[in-house]
Amino acid sequence: MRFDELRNEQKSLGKLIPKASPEERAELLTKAEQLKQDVRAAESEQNEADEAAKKLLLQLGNIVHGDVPVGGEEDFTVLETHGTIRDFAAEGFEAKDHLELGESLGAIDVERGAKVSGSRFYYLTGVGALLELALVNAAIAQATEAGFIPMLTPALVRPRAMEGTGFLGQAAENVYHLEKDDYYLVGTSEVPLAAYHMDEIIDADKLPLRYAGFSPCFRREAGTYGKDTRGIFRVHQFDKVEMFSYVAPEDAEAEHKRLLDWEKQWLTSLELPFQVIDVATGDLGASASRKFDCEAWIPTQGKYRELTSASNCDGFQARRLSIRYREGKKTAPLSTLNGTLCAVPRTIVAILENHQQADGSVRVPPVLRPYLGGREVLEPIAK
Ligand SMILES: Nc1ncnc2c1ncn2[C@@H]1O[C@H](COP(=O)(O)OP(=O)(O)OP(=O)(O)O)[C@@H](O)[C@H]1O
Ligand SMILES: N[C@@H](CO)C(=O)O
Repeated sequence: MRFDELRNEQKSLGKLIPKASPEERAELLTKAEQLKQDVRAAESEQNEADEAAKKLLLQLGNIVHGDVPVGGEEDFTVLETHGTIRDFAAEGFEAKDHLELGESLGAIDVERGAKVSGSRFYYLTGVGALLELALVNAAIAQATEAGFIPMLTPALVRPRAMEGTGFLGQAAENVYHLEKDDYYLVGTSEVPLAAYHMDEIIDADKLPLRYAGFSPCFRREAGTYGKDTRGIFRVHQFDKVEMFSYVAPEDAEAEHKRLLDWEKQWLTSLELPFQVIDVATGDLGASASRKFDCEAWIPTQGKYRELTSASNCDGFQARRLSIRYREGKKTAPLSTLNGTLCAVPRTIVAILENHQQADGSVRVPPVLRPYLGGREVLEPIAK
């Protein structure tokens, strides 16, 4: 404000000087010199205030949707349940956990993961590696069939991409930072997919834009000490197929439901029993206004555990990353949404445990068979 006023004064004075008499001119020139300094000072004050305001805005979380249940992690609402939970006792055997199964199939090696990289690291070996590739191919096939553009994304990003997507506020402690180069390792390809259109204006008739990203994901898992320490349920590095949509704001809620539907289609095709929850306010993170999680039944834990998560971020990420859409003469921030399609390790956990058979083998759900050379069963290997 003060800068604009001074600048206007400076311009008017500039016009007076050529017309002034020689006596007046000296006085006007002194005044102009003073004004020049005042304008400079006001400009730098204004820039500092702009920067401070931007920093404050970056600390604010998204506005929560009015229907979200209020409370902490445990205060979610169950919206739906799907599939049938197996009764192993009635079938006459005790369910083994995913690690025991994975080791006897020659599919998972956590001991050598720990030897090489520390706790929460693992190797997928033999049929375990093939199972990941089958899952990724089947997930990408479903997504491309639904019209998503498949994308292989960078896993290292600059700070702006991380900050713009909302991962450097309260979530920062969960993020790996390569200080020497000022790169961040992404915890999800949501980050490079959101930043893909950074600083762009997209024509309204190009929307919705839908991308299916595949990338490694890195998570420090700060604050989870002692939680899910067995096997590959909670690890520091995993691969994930992620859905990401750019839509007009009025289409965001419908797109959120569509992302959830695609996740349900995926889990149903894997023949996993699961429930859908409406995540409570305290567990939404910075960027989501509403979040639906799908939780699959894990037999040896006797509970449903999160496998996928679909978030509506409304204009939160678009504003921070400066992504707008153009309709006629108007431009405005669009809405972004993201949803897990297949986070590999937990999906493997759920498949091994839910499809295990009395002899220690694991039935392959039909959707994966074409990607496993037609294999119908994974058999334990001889020691
Ligand atoms: N450390 C991890 N190890 C393996 N898979 C993970 C891990 N963190 C997240 N995932 C998978 O990625 C999906 C999307 O990640 P999201 O950020 O929603 O998980 P999250 O809410 O942090 O999970 P949790 O609450 O269990 O820590 C999860 O549903 C899960 O399947
Ligand atoms: N990008 C979301 C959904 O996968 C997440 O990582 O939680």
